[in-house]
Amino acid sequence: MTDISKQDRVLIFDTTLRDGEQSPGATMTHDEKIEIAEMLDEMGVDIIEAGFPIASEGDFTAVRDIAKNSRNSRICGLARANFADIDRCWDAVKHAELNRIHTFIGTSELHRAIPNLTMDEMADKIHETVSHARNLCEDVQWSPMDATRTEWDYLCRVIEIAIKAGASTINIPDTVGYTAPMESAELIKKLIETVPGADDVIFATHCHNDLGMATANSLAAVAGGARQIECTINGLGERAGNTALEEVVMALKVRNDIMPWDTGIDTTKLMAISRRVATVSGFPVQFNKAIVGKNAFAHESGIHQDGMLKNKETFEIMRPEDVGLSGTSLPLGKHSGRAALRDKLEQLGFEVGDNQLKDVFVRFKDLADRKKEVFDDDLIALMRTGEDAQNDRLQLVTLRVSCGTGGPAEATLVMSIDGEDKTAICKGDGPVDATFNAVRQLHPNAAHLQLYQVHAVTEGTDAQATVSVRLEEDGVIATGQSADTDTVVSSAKAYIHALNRLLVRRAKSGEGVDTKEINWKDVS
Ligand SMILES: CC(=O)SCCNC(=O)CCNC(=O)[C@H](O)C(C)(C)COP(=O)(O)OP(=O)(O)OC[C@H]1O[C@@H](n2cnc3c(N)ncnc32)[C@H](O)[C@@H]1OP(=O)(O)O
Ligand SMILES: CC(C)C(=O)C(=O)O
Ligand SMILES: [Mg+2]
Repeated sequence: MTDISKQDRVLIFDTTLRDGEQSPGATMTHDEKIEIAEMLDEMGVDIIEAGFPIASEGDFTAVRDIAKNSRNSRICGLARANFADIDRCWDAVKHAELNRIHTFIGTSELHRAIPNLTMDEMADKIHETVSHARNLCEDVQWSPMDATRTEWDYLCRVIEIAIKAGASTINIPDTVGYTAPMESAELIKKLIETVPGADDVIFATHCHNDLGMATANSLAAVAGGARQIECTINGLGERAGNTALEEVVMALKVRNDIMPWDTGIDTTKLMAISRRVATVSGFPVQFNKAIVGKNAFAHESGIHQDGMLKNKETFEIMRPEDVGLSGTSLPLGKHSGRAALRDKLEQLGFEVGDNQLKDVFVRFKDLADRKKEVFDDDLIALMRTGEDAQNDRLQLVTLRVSCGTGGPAEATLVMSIDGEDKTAICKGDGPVDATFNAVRQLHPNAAHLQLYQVHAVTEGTDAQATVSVRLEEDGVIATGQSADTDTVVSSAKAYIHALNRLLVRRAKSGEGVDTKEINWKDVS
């Protein structure tokens, strides 16, 4: 006899469409299920548990259509331990070239009490239902639900009965996520050693994540001799979910040195299917989720970014390309350093020398302190607005604005004019109007405002607002731009920027207005 537990291939049994869909609120439509099944098939999943055909007409139709549509994967349906469920399941899965009936019953004392069956009565039921399934389908999987809380002797007894009745896969569910890795490995190992006929069947592991140990328990079960892992995309499933497919598959790939078992999964498809399942189920993936989380291959802190730029292996144990990402991401934020900032600026086409980098870095940190993440567009705006600000004659020093209901807006502006700080307090019709009035009071001018435009550079309420201001004075036109998380500050800077440009242009044409000539006594 071949001892299957000695083989190095582990079958991947995906139950996203059955156990995954049992998550409250995760219901998927017929077409979505067909699409996910196609993706699972293409990715190399060995067995797809497509649904529970007796559950509803919709479930039946979905399993049947997935079976009709299947190419490489075996299509399986779930059935309780009764003929009606098994017949209905067969009617759905029989359309697939490779099919399977998965029938189960709760064998622990707690679960035996539900249908009120004695141990002997349940044993008889298992024999007759597995035999019935086997008469219909040549591939039958049987599960003693709540196996990890079932008495050892009884568990061995019912497994032997199921094998004798024709089950070729014996699944050991940890239905309530109760086991732990050492116990999980030991349980499978002892079952294979003890149950007559165990060498001829495949033992499967089906773990739930109630204590956060589903992945560890599944891998331990494989070490104990299981050769099928039951899992779901993103770990979707009842309560805290099932074992996450992407986690066990990547763990076996990355640590093949100590877990020398292979799966047939094309791991480069993991990210795409994870995102699709998240969308159709309405269950977003947590940012720090292993393998497929938004941050799984992202490094924000300066020391990590510097390490990654020098050698990717410093902070990554797998290549992002292996899970279907185009590469590592080094998002910029308040924890980032100069190395990553320079790298990003170069990617965006800005060549920065050491001195310029120093200056940009200060402004970048200032922005990062106010914003969760600094995006590419934020940096572009930062570079553009910083281009010649140091040499400007007019510079914003501070601005406070009070606005809202119950009165006109009031701006208190401190502006440096040729190196001297001046203050103005002005009212206006809204915060921007009050601010522009204050600028005009400190720097009287006849420039006509031709354009005032605001748009958000990136998403979110902390997005930078880019403001463009176009001024015209005696036929001379100047445009100013600025970006800031505060729209009014950005508006003030853009206006001042435009005025500086007007000053430069007029000075070049010999008609410069010398701000030093302004009588500051009149200015409050
Ligand atoms: C651990 C798991 O994931 S098990 C799978 C859980 N998934 C689901 O339950 C999703 C689909 N379920 C359903 O749509 C419905 O529960 C149905 C259609 C299957 C059954 O609906 P109903 O007939 O109204 O029964 P209801 O759901 O109220 O109760 C379950 C019945 O199944 C029985 N039952 C539960 N498990 C099994 C089993 N493995 N074998 C035989 N009978 C079982 C219960 O004893 C109960 O029987 P009763 O109605 O005679 O008291
Ligand atoms: C139906 C069985 C296999 C199940 O999902 C469980 O016990 O968790
Ligand atoms: Mg389950």
